[in-house]
This record gives sequence, C-alpha cells and structure tokens, in this order.
Amino acid sequence: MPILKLENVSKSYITNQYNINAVNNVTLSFYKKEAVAVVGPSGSGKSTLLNLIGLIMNPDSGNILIDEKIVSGISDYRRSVFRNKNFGYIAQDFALIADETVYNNIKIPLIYNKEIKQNEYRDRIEEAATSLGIQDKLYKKVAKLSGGERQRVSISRAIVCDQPIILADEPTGSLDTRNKEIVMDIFLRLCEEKSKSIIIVTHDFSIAERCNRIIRMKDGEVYSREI
Ligand SMILES: Nc1ncnc2c1ncn2[C@@H]1O[C@H](COP(=O)(O)OP(=O)(O)OP(=O)(O)O)[C@@H](O)[C@H]1O
Repeated sequence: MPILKLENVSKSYITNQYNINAVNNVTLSFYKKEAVAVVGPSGSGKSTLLNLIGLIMNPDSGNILIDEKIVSGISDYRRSVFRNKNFGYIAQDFALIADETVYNNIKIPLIYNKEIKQNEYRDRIEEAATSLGIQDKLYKKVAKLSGGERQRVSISRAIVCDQPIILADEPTGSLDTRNKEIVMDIFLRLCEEKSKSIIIVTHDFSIAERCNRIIRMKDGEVYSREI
C-alpha cells in the first residue's frame, strides 16, 4: 500500500501576465523505505510538486492521499495538522539560525508539534544528532560549522519528530562531492533502518541515480517513472 498518493493532481499559477499549469494532471504513488528523486529542467514544476506533496498548497484539482486518507482540499488548519504529523523538511540553504546552537536549531519542529511533550525534547534531539554523528556539536553555534555539518543539522531537524516522509529540495546543492555522498548514505540508511520515505528534488544526476526511483518532469507533467 502506498504511504502517499497523488491522483490527477493539477496546480496553476495565474498572474496578470500569464496562466501557467505548473503541475498538470499528475498521478504518482510513494512507498515506505524508498528514496525517490524528482528531476527535470528548471521551471518544469518540481518545487510546486514538492509543495503540493508537503501540503504547503492545495491542488486546484485532484486528490492527495496519505495512508489512503484524502488530505487535500481541506482547511488550512487541518492541512497543517497532517503536515506536521507526516513531513520533515530539508532545504537547500539548510534554513538554519546561524546565531543559535545546533541543539536549539534541531528543537524548532518539536516546538510546533503538539503531540510531543517537552520532557521528551532532550532525548529526541540527542538521538537525532547521534544518528547523524554530530552529537559532539550540540552546543556549538551553527555559524561555526562547515557546510556538510550544517546539512547534517538540517537532516537531524527533519527527523527529530520522526515523521514518516522526508521532503528535500536540492539538499546537496551547496555541498562538495564527498559531503553529497555522505548525505545520500544517510538518506538511504534512514529509508532502510527507519522505514522513511524520502522524496528529493535534485538537478544532480549522481544523487538521482542512487535513489530507488527517478521521476522525470517536463512542463508540469511526469513523463517517466519506474514502478
Ligand atoms: N508563485 C508563483 N507565481 C507564479 N508562477 C510561479 C510561481 N511559482 C512557480 N511559478 C512558475 O511555475 C512553473 C513551475 O515552477 P517550479 O518552481 O515548480 O519549477 P522547478 O522545476 O522547481 O524549477 P527550478 O528547478 O528552477 O527550481 C515555472 O514556470 C514558474 O515560473
């Protein structure tokens, strides 16, 4: 059974100058324990697709289902509840607060998660940091870390609430080859050992080819997929 499903999902942007079908009638399924790459030229709709999947925006038409339950076309509040429960995010620029410690950065999604009690924070933060090998950096400021270390902080933050699906938009865009490999090793380990599903938007073919599956987009449509 897919953990996440898109059925005939479309999204347009309407501006004064143009009306563009950013995602056009896309049907896709995602499963537990798989890393999936979304590739395609600039403007092909990858980020819009990721925002739809992550319930950041509602589709104009079609359905998004998590565990067979429709989670699109619902109120902003209910969407945010599903979002917090199901998705961890990793951004290209890491989206960390440089002046804060690693510990405080990893803590951020816990504060927004109503189901996790404050007395669990420390254990969860230490566990997430340890699984990424940065437990000795917890009380350092992010500003003092290297690019590879910062990305590990952002991955720790994405897994600290233990949501089943991780969404990553160009997660290795600013890393060197060695750190890219390390990040991909971590993603594949999270799929295998923690049964996560990871969806990665990337322009980097060396990243895409290490995923279990590649989804190719062009002009808002998915034109090739395995499975
Ligand atoms: N907020 C917006 N308002 C209007 N048009 C938008 C908006 N966001 C995206 N678009 C347009 O929708 C199309 C798809 O954009 P999207 O960012 O999803 O593509 P992408 O494949 O992620 O591109 P890139 O690889 O450059 O990040 C593009 O033509 C883009 O210009």
